[in-house]
Amino acid sequence: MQVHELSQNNSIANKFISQLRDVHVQKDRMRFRRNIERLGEIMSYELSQELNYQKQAIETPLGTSEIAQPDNEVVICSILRAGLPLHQGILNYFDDAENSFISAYRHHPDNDENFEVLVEYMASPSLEGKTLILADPMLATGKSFSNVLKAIAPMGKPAKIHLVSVIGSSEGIEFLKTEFPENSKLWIATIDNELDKNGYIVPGLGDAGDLCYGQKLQH
Ligand SMILES: O=P(O)(O)OC[C@H]1O[C@H](OP(=O)(O)OP(=O)(O)O)[C@H](O)[C@@H]1O
Ligand SMILES: O=c1cc[nH]c(=O)[nH]1
Ligand SMILES: [Mg+2]
Repeated sequence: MQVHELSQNNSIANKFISQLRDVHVQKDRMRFRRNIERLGEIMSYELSQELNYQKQAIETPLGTSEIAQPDNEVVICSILRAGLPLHQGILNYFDDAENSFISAYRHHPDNDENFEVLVEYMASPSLEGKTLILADPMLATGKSFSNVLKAIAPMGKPAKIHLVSVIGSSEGIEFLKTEFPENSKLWIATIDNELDKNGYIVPGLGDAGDLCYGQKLQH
């Protein structure tokens, strides 16, 4: 799995990332969701450069223009809940893509820091031979992406998987390199080095799902 980290280069994306992290700004839920969506748009532009292109003749009122256009069959699959605004950002650019939704949540069986990631809901078209964009803004331990990969296996084998995320931990990314096919590519806004004992990214941004949609009860 190749990794493309957006923050390696200076761009306006850094402003959106810092607003997501900033404890004084991130409480504005609408801005928080929109910043994730904006990063989904930027990463869609970046990854679009790696799609397959075919020249098409486009008729204008005054003549004909030849322009290369992507011809991949794209499926965007997002991981609920926090994947939703990222999904919308990607769909803003790949506006005719098919869509999958899948749930993954942390279950704490003993009410302590130990958890397993459970996948319980999935709605998906066939993925056979298609370009799959798998979206989740947080990549902490990597268990959510990894369990989702297992859960979607009956939907068919994608030709290529692009993972899109906002903040990842180095540990989680190393784990996913062992789980995903070699030709997969991770597009991520920025990478942090630490995970705390609860599996939260440090400095990270906190709980992305809660910041988007409000607190949920742990179960
Ligand atoms: O890499 P991991 O260790 O699996 O952690 C990342 C996952 O944690 C968050 O979801 P969460 O379980 O909090 O659900 P939510 O989106 O409903 O808040 C996030 O959206 C990822 O799905
Ligand atoms: O840091 C983290 C880890 C998992 N989920 C989040 O929302 N944040
Ligand atoms: Mg959460």
